[in-house]
Amino acid sequence: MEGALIARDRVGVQDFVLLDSHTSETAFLNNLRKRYQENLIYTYIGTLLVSVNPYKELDIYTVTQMQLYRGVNFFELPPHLYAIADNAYRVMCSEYNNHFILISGESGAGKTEASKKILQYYAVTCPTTEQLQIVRDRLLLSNPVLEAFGNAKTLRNDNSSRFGKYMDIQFDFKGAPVGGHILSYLIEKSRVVHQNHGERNFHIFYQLLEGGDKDLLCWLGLERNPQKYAYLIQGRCAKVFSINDKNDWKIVRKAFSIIDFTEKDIEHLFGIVASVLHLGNIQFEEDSNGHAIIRDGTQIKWISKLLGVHLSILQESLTHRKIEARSEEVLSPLNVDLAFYARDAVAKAIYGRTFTWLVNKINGSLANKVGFLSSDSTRKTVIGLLDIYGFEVLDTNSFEQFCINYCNEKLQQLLIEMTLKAEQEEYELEGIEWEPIPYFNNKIICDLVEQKHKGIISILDEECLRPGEATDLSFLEKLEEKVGDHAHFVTRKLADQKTRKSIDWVDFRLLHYAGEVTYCAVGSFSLPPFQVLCNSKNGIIRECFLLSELDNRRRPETVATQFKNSLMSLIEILMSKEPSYVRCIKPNENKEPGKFDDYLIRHQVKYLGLMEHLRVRRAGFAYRRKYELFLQRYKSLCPATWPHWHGPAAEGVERLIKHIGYKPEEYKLGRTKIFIRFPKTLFATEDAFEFRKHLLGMVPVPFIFSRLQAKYKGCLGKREYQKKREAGRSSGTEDSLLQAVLSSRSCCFGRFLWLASVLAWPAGTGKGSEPCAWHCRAPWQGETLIPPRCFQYVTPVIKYDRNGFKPRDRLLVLTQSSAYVVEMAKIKQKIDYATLKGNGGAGGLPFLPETLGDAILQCEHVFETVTKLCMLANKQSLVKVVQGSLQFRIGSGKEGTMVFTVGQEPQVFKAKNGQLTVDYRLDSV
Ligand SMILES: Nc1ncnc2c1ncn2[C@@H]1O[C@H](COP(=O)(O)OP(=O)(O)OP(=O)(O)O)[C@@H](O)[C@H]1O
Repeated sequence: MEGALIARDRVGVQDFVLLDSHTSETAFLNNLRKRYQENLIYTYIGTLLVSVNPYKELDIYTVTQMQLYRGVNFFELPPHLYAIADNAYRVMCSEYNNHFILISGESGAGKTEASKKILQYYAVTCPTTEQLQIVRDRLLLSNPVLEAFGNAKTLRNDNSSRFGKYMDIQFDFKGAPVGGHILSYLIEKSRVVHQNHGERNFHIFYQLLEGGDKDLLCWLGLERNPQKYAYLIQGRCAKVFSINDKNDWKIVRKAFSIIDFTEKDIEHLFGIVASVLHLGNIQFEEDSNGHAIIRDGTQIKWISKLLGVHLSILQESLTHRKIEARSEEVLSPLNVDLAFYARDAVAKAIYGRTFTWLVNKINGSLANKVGFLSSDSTRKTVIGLLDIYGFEVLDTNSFEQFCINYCNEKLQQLLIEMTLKAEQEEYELEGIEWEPIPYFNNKIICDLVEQKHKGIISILDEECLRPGEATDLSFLEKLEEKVGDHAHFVTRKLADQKTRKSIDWVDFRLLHYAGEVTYCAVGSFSLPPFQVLCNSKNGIIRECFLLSELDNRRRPETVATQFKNSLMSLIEILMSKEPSYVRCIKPNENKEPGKFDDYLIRHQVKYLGLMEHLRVRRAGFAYRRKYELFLQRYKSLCPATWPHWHGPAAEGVERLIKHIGYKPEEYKLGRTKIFIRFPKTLFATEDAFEFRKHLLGMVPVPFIFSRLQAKYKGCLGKREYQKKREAGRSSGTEDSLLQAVLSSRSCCFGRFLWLASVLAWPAGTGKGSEPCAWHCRAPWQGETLIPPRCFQYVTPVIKYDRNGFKPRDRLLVLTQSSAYVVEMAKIKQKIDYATLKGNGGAGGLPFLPETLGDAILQCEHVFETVTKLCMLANKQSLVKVVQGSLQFRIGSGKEGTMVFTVGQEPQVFKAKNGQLTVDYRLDSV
């Protein structure tokens, strides 16, 4: 991570803890925006990853990238999902403990994509055997099935998950994935019967109609045209350009066979899907007594056939309600409105429970069969992926939003508690005094919702289960009576005059940690299950509707309590594991790449609790590193530690920071780590390190160290820094210019120096155009020229593209901000044409005009590239660092000068006097 600090002015900091004003939302947003504009969608807050949906394909999810992150220290590479996934995996393997990765954010923010990418990462990078391939395939293929039944097109997202998902991936002692388990939360059943304009029902309905073969549709009594089904057309967008239902149907069908579904299962499953469509087409009319009767018997016959239930009982249960009178049960006829309500309730119940059945069925197929596959079935660890809906505020917020927001409230509590705990533990472990951190504890809101007897859910339960008719208004009255004086609860009756206007009579408002939300109490009650379904011949329905539920002596659990209990056990599951967090942010409402909507994002930063998390994470120290790592990086800043320090790393670090002048209040030394309190201290150290890299090889060593101390101190004072910049601009002398650039946190200039060094290669007085005085140092490895880890996976490929590249004798290296593939290079015949594969495909390789005669190599990692090229050429001593200008001589013996100047735009050109000039922009560095 430190390696990227030099570019922080342009691309922001990779970790929000390094923001100077860490409590400022504006500074937070600025950093996020800067990075997003550079396609850097990931940023850390400590070990939490913030991800902004790019809404376009980025070249950062290739197998090469996966290999790059595999086994690499968390902070060595730019922030990435793979770093989070790899870190959890490596700690799991070395410490044999369980982990979870919590991915949250609002609809369309990229949660599901993130969890799929993590799953793919494990599928590609974890060890496996032929036998285990099947587990891997099942893990991957469970996704399209769950998405078909649990996802839908909404206004915010064409493939929106309408349920919460927690998936455990189980690993054996060798770190191979051997099984999985899924828990689902709160599928949005209301969508089955109603969709808003521009939205669809669950994908599976459209897939079946579009992709199912003729015989199947005929057997189900369905027509291919979705317009024929009332439940599919309310949103008026049955066909969507971005969704290929036919293709998705094929994937789902194939997935069924891989995840062990029998033909009978599939038959029953689609019998249910079709029944829901038939249910939606049932119409009621009034008989002469004002009671509901079914208008046309066609659909009900299909349902009776497909669900294997008795026709007349089914009819009766849609048009009548059972009432207990004394010890007898009597049937009371429903009016038309209530009959429609009952019809929709059946459709929702059938679909919702079938979804739960589906998840259980998938779990059966993912069940860890490691006993068969491996000799050691005892040691298993898991990584859980939690892809859960973020905080939701809609125009009308119903019971579903209430559950979702309660869930977020709980998870926020967990996040803060676990972060605080982790911080506290680390301080304790390191022997550093703990300083209490003030933060907002949202327990008070969780209690308001979940407390036994006193909380909102208990009150709802009581209302549902008490004798007599419960209504939305009676529920509201009970709430006012029991929690009316709670500071985070308001109704219209309780509100002051100003607030009253914005709350309806059937509403209640909660003041959540993330803001206030008004909920509509209408529809908080659900109907008891239908007896007719308990006797179904359809195996799935029979499993889903148990006769035992009808037992009046048992108090059935309400939906709210079920949700609360499942949430409690989820929290328990999570508490027993090591956490990692991914917070996804949606950058705009239009799914548009590159658009950063400040207002929208500011809201999400708040809802996701990011500022609170940053405050907790930064309250003590902004930065911490193991002594060994810190010393390895910065040892060149102190004569006592450079080039080698032979004592304990902790002592080396102590010498080093004393030498460069850390003040006591800036740091603490723990047992194994150094803790740095302020980002500016780290930045100054990093800048001094940059400076040092360039000075090496051109200034006598004692002089370097005194310059470095000055440099470190200089970087600490912003004024001084400004002064240096100004001095560089006005004086124009090469030396002061160089000073100014180096002091201005230069990244570009550093790269130009390297550029110069490569250019200078053919110059000199040696034989032909052999180099004469080459100094070589790889800054990251002391004096040996070893490529950094990220290059270990780079395989040089001998390749020559005749159309795109002319062989040349010399190579000019230019840089751009984007990560480019390093194209080709021919250096003095020593290297053949080498294609160094970076992280993308070829292309976009601009050339200087022919007259300049140099091929341009564009890449992100200039140092690494040059090093690699030198190694390939077996010329480890090719690198020379020069100041301001350099002389060179080309093959024909012609001499030239190359000059570095400040310009409006970064460019390389031949000046009128024939001099090759490199312009760089001072304010861009
Ligand atoms: N890393 C990414 N790279 C490219 N596109 C992405 C990425 N993440 C998300 N997207 C785009 O954004 C869309 C929405 O993402 P996703 O379905 O993951 O959102 P979500 O947060 O899971 O939403 P919901 O809560 O509605 O399910 C994707 O279909 C994809 O087009």
